[in-house]
Amino acid sequence: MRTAAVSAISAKLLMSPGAEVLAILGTGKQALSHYNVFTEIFSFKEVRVWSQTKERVERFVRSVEGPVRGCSSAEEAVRGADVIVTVTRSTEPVLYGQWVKAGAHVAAVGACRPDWRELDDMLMKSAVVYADSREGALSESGDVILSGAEVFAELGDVINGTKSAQREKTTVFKSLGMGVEDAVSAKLVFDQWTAKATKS
Ligand SMILES: NC(=O)C1=CN([C@@H]2O[C@H](COP(=O)(O)OP(=O)(O)OC[C@H]3O[C@@H](n4cnc5c(N)ncnc54)[C@H](OP(=O)(O)O)[C@@H]3O)[C@@H](O)[C@H]2O)C=CC1
Ligand SMILES: O=C([O-])C1=[NH+]CCC1
Repeated sequence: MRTAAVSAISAKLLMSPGAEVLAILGTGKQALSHYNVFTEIFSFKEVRVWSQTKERVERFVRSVEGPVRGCSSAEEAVRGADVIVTVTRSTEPVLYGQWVKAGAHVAAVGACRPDWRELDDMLMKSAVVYADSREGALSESGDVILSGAEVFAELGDVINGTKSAQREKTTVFKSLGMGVEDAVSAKLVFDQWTAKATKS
């Protein structure tokens, strides 16, 4: 859930204000938590889901509620989408720049190793790239390292107001996960539990 929550913050800061269509590539655990968080926080008119296994796409669509549609290709899912979440275990690109609408926001969650990819060079080089940790991205993200793309800012820079949120451009948020996210999530759970326990 904390990974999806961070992706939602990236979308809140970087997606275009009138975003209507969300595409999710992948149908595993992260896909489900991203679906739940994104449909809770935002009001997409349509959510498209694709994965490499047709049966898993069908199972995912049956398991959730809302305006969701299974797609038979990644291209079909992402063409025209305003926000794209990549949550696969792929080691090769599954998302290509030529399919991505200008001004779309991509939350790139998989490919957390230096030799793994989810996004192609064209997308990485044409987008404004944000990361949770610049240091992490430059040592762990194959999409950043192998494409040679520049990391424009950390998400924290945007939250602090020291770097701009370039919503009008195509943006990529490269998520790798940080210990502080676990610590904050644990504190939120603990505080809620304490508040409940002291009430009863
Ligand atoms: N950035 C972060 O903070 C975090 C990142 N992650 C990363 O997110 C990714 C997804 O994790 P999770 O949801 O737990 O994994 P799951 O194993 O639950 O799901 C993986 C998904 O990837 C798909 N997939 C696997 N191989 C390929 C491929 N070659 N091409 C296209 N799709 C593929 C699977 O499709 P199918 O089932 O059809 O085979 C499935 O939909 C992983 O890379 C994980 O390391 C996870 C946690 C935190
Ligand atoms: O932060 C995390 O838990 C992970 N990041 C990459 C894989 C798992």
